[in-house]
Amino acid sequence: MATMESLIGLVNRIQRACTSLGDYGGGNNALSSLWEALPSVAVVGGQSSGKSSVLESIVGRDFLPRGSGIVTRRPLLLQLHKTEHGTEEYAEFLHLPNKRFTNFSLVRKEIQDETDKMTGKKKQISPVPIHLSIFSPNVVDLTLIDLPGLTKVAVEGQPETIAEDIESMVRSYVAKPNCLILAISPANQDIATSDAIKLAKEVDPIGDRTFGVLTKLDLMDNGTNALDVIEGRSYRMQYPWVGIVNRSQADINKNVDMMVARRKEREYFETSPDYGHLANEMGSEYLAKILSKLLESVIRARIPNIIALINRSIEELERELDQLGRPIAIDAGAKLYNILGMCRAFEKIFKEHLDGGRPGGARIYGIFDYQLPGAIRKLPFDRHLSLENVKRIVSQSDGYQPHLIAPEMGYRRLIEGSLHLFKGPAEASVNAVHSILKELVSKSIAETEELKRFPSLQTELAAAASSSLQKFREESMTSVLRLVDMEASYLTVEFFRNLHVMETQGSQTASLSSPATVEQNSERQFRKIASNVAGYIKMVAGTLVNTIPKAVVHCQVRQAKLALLNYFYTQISQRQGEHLGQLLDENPELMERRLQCSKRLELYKKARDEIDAAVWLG
Ligand SMILES: Nc1nc2c(ncn2[C@@H]2O[C@H](COP(=O)(O)OP(=O)(O)OP(=O)(O)O)[C@@H](O)[C@H]2O)c(=O)[nH]1
Repeated sequence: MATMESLIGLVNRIQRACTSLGDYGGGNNALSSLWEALPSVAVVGGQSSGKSSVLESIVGRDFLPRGSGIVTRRPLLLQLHKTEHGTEEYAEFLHLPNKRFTNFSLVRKEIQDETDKMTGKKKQISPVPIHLSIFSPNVVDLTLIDLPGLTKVAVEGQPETIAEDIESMVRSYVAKPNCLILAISPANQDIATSDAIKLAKEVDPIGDRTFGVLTKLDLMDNGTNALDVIEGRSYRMQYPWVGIVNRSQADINKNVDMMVARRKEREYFETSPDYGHLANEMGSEYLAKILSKLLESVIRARIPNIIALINRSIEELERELDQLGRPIAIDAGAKLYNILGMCRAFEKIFKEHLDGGRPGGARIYGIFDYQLPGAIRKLPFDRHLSLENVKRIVSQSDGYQPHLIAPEMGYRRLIEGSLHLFKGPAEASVNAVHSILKELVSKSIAETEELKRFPSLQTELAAAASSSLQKFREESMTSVLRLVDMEASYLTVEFFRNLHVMETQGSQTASLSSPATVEQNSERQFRKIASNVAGYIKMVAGTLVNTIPKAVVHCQVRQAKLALLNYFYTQISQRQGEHLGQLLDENPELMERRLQCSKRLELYKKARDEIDAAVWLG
């Protein structure tokens, strides 16, 4: 397994990757958080408890902002890297890659500026951490998270809720089981009032990840000391307490060098009548070493869980990305290719409906097998060919007494009037097929998986198909009405020839009859006309019940299969990149989700590679 440096260094690298890819814990977008699985040390303390001083003592450098009210307003993720003795110390920020800071007062200023950038000058707080790496021969490999001091009172410009806001941010860090709590309490205040210990007791009641630090031992009242706590007689925790003596405000004002301050601290404990016997287990250097060892053992213990989480998350994210679909290519050609591919997928499904592969097309043939013949059967030919109607029309057309030969005009008008009735069922068939085709278009769009991500393309596709169907319907309507008109415009010669023969025979017998029968004859004549017309109409009905479906299938169904999107294809092939892009604009939440998943997947894969490399090096 990897050595201590590479393990803590490994976690440092993964933490940097997490923050740069938007994962700093909290799981705000319901994506699993790798950050939360990484062991870290959170520095917690009340205002002016000495947090910043402890950190600067551990680093051995003056680099943290100071001031009144709340100074730390964003978590500072401090990654310490031990370098070779004699090498120059420098610092780097994650948000300023490749920029090395050797002047640590500029580090302090960058922390202030970067804090203000995210929180605004109004002393707000932000959960987004600042990543600061310090490379120095005077540090141990260790990662600490400096959090805002647990404050009680909002100062001017801060929201009233600042105390709760800070506590919930601090809690979001220390509540994680992988987080070690460095609880800073000033020895010159009653430890029972320590904000850090109170919070630590809540989130870590058995104290197996809380590390107690007592600052300001030098400020305790004369004659008192903190041995009860430090020697574990009160507030006992799994790890021994460590006493610290940082620079006083006067030292800070005099810019006492940190190395000098460390030496003074060592001398304080070595010469202290109270703490002399504990001198080797006191002070900021000892604290840094023991924290590093502790962090390394926690990381070592957690590596298997981290690897399991990473592998599980990679599988989940890849599965989700497959469902979300991969991002569409950038250039216009690729966009057009994708659009055409999705249109073809839609057309395939639509044709399957029409050809019987999917339910839907059969309903069209149901119109021809039942609706059309049924409608024709119901047409009111009897009323149209009633005796008085025939008499009226024939008399109007050919005078009262029907000629010896067929009253041709009368026949024409009776037939035309009957044929006109066919237009209703013909139009109804066209409209019924049209609405089924429209329904099948919407159904097919909904069934085309690839289209689900692109609402705009769905809308344009539906509109294009609908206007094509409308055009086909108009052509079909014209055709079927022409079929009906054709039956009127050229009454079959054969019909009239047969009619003439029948009429002639009929008139010979009629001329021999008596005047009394003339009346009957004409009545019989009219009935005969009605039945001849009815016979013709029946013949026409038998024709139309077959030719109307042919026209409808040819103009509407066949066209829908062959040319539904032709116009649409012509249109989009002339569109430019950004116009095509509009067709591919996905709903924003889905795009954002895919982006988040992709970034998180990149993070986990990077972490997996880092761990593989570290284990291999180890
Ligand atoms: N004498 C003495 N003074 C200390 C010690 N630790 C901190 N101080 C002083 O206490 C004051 C607060 O110290 P900081 O390190 O700023 O405390 P903090 O918790 O970081 O404060 P905020 O983050 O601003 O809330 C400063 O004036 C320090 O000089 C110590 O061990 N001994």
